[in-house]
Amino acid sequence: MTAAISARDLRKRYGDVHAVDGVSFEVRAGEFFGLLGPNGAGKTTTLEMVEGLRRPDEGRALLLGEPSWPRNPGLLRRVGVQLQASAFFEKLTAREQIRTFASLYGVADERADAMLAEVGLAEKAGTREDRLSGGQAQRLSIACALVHDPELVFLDEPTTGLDPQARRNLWDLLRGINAAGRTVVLTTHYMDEAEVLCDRVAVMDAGRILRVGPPAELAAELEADSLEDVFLQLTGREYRE
Ligand SMILES: Nc1ncnc2c1ncn2[C@@H]1O[C@H](COP(=O)(O)OP(=O)(O)OP(=O)(O)O)[C@@H](O)[C@H]1O
Repeated sequence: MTAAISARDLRKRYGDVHAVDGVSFEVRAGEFFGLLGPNGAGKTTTLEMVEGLRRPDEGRALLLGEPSWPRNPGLLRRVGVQLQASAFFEKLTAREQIRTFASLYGVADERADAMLAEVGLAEKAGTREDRLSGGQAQRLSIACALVHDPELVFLDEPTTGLDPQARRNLWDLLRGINAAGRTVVLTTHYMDEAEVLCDRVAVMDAGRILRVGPPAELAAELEADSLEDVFLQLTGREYRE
């Protein structure tokens, strides 16, 4: 079976900073995969190269079996990228936002409205984006990333800034997305979240992947109590928020 993602020796420098310094990993089709690391570890740059949004200095990535660079418009339909809530169109309602995203892919309004309902926002359809709660805004941005029914979805810190209850509600939504057969690639600063959601995680620091594996296996290997502990052992420091 073709890997959903196959990254080989990706490198990207900004001046003297080796943002990504030889990163290789695979994500299997249908997998829930987490990319973990502190601020500045190189997660976003890695994923942007994998997504075909940024050109690697060296190395290459296959996305759903096809090279992601040079940009490949055919892949766009098969992949969903969650944008930060700040990337919404200004002053549009939730319904108008998702219908706008849908129209970019030639997806019908009905499907957009159904997607809004699927993430529990039917009652907020007429609410402007700047009047949604943090959790509702995250749900809307996830719905927008899923509106064209992609096989693979990238979620960038989808629960940052949410209260514990809202985070847990969102976990159920993320599990459902994966259970529906989609490959999910998640970046998060929350170790507990990665532990409960991800089949496998890659721990990144300073532009490199330090370890990849299922959270429980990494913990067992390092005789650690939790993923938080794994991180501490691998990097020699507490996980920074
Ligand atoms: N466009 C850019 N120009 C210059 N330096 C950059 C640029 N983008 C990222 N960097 C630097 O590259 C390194 C990796 O950044 P990156 O955003 O990939 O990390 P990250 O793990 O996603 O961090 P965060 O968790 O804060 O989002 C950092 O040192 C960052 O300052």
